[in-house]
Amino acid sequence: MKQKVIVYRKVPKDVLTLLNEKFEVKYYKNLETESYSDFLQELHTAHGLLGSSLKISKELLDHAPNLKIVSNISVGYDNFDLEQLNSRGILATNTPGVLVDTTADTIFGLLLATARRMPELDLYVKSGKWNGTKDEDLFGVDVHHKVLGIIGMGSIGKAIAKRAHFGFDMQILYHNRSQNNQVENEYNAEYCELDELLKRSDYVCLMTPHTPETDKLIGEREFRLMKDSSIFINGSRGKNVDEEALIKALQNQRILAAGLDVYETEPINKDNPLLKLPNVVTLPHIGSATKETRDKMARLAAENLAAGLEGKVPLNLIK
Ligand SMILES: NC(=O)C1=CN([C@@H]2O[C@H](COP(=O)(O)OP(=O)(O)OC[C@H]3O[C@@H](n4cnc5c(N)ncnc54)[C@H](OP(=O)(O)O)[C@@H]3O)[C@@H](O)[C@H]2O)C=CC1
Ligand SMILES: O=CC(=O)O
Repeated sequence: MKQKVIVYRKVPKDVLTLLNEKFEVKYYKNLETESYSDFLQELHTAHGLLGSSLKISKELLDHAPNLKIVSNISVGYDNFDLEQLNSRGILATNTPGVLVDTTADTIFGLLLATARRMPELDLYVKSGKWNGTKDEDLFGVDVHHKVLGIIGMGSIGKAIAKRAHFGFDMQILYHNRSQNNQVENEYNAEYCELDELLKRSDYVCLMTPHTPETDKLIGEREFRLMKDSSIFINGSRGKNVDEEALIKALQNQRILAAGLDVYETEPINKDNPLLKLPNVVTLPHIGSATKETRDKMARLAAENLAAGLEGKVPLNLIK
């Protein structure tokens, strides 16, 4: 008998075909709009789970006594309760690598858009306010030759550093728990303790995973250390930042502006003050979202899942 797999996010047709050849597949294109109780019912007999964002908690796993593998279509896996998965012998996988350049493009684009106030200017033109005079109130700040501090110089951090160093002649500072000789040699990056990075950077870009250690890593104290001319970019996870402190720092001009792809709560609440601030550029957690990259991620996630169910070691097993 075929093993049963639940796919709870929309995936390309060829990925579904691949899975259908090997497994019995229950497909929910969008769990948010479909029956969650039906999903929980199906979970009882499922061996594999493929999707993204869903919180894989103790409560959910209690509905899944036969589960062998959970395959995330994302690199971040802060939605997994790893302790619970480990204690039940359930494998967990993610999709690193294939999304690096696309995400770096988005985050560097967000940095440029924030520095040069592009969404605001787009609205200015489209709303007919452009009357031919050059208005100093619309000036942005330079990106080239400035100091970029990257917190979390991993795969995506490095790809951002590459763009900044070769494309924009930026000086790169970085902070990790460990030093990285490759970025120091290739992009002339300088390792800094967090506080020093915050004090010296014109742009602070956060790219760490969300873990107990990075929870609210950037809060009131950290915003106080930053220059009042600095721009804060968060492409990682909203929970890595104390959002109340960020709002205050922006409202009080403690920092100049922020570009955000991620938020404490997603989707962001409609009355979140961040949405009212002119010095904030927002994106809807869209870092890896091009058709090409999302297809690659879904394919890789399906391959990880298939490997796990066929008794092989998945390429992207989370240890
Ligand atoms: N906005 C979006 O759409 C996307 C967001 N992401 C987010 O970006 C994150 C990073 O992805 P990726 O670059 O592939 O991951 P990597 O694992 O390659 O890099 C993470 C980096 O963070 C550093 N890090 C981890 N913990 C800490 C800490 N406590 N303090 C300082 N640095 C730390 C690590 O270095 P060290 O171990 O030396 O500390 C490492 O260099 C993902 O986990 C995800 O949350 C990813 C893809 C898309
Ligand atoms: O946020 C996206 C991811 O892949 O992680």
